[in-house]
Amino acid sequence: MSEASVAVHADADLLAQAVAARLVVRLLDAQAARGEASVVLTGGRIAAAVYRAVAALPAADAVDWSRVDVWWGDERFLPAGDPERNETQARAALLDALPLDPARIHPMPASDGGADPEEAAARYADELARAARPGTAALPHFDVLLLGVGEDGHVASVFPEHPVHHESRPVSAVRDSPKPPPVRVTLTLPTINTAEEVWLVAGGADKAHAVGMALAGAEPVQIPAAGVQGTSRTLWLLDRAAAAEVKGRAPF
Ligand SMILES: O=C(O)[C@H](O)[C@@H](O)[C@H](O)[C@H](O)COP(=O)(O)O
Repeated sequence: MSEASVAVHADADLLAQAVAARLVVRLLDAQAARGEASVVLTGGRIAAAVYRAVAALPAADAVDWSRVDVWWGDERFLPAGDPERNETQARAALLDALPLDPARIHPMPASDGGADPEEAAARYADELARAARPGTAALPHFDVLLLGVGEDGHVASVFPEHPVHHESRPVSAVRDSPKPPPVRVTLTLPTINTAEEVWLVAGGADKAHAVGMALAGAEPVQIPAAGVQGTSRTLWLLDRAAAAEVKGRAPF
């Protein structure tokens, strides 16, 4: 498991621009190394800002988007096309503008797809397993997995003290989410932690306490962000306000 690194940028705008640039480079490097790339998206305001920044970045055209797999770390369990869905947000901000292969876009099921949230989670686990290297793993390779961080320290839809912490399957339904909407589907922390790189992106003073606690080694059941680690890299990408309570660590 990787030791976390911290990068601090002046403000939320610059943070989104920097994450976008890093993401393009990460996908280019993955494609250079293995011919394709995969990214796991999340929801929230900072993620949307990153997606818009990628769309505006001229260097994004250097990525072969037809060989990028797009997954989601969590989803709000709402009808297809609902503006509150993380998929809808990502499509509007970025995906619709890219020459992606539709077969490589893997949204989590919507609430009008004929499944309850538990069945939707099982279906997504099946989709992940189908994309895994046969016989070797239940999950595909994730080059980079993006996470926002909630004020309470949640990541994806893994909330503090929530039963999702005891889920042994790779994808979980979440009911009673403290952040609306209440019903969601999420990758669990062990699934998130199979990603080669996990990037936690947080901007704003309201995130400072959770970020500080996570980097000080809080219990993941209390601060889920503290339980996140990429297999080769864990990167905290912060603005100055969100980094205000980070102690004893030299940011680069
Ligand atoms: O569906 C969601 O809401 C998210 O996936 C959630 O985990 C989000 O990333 C954080 O709550 C941060 O969101 P903000 O950047 O809006 O604070």
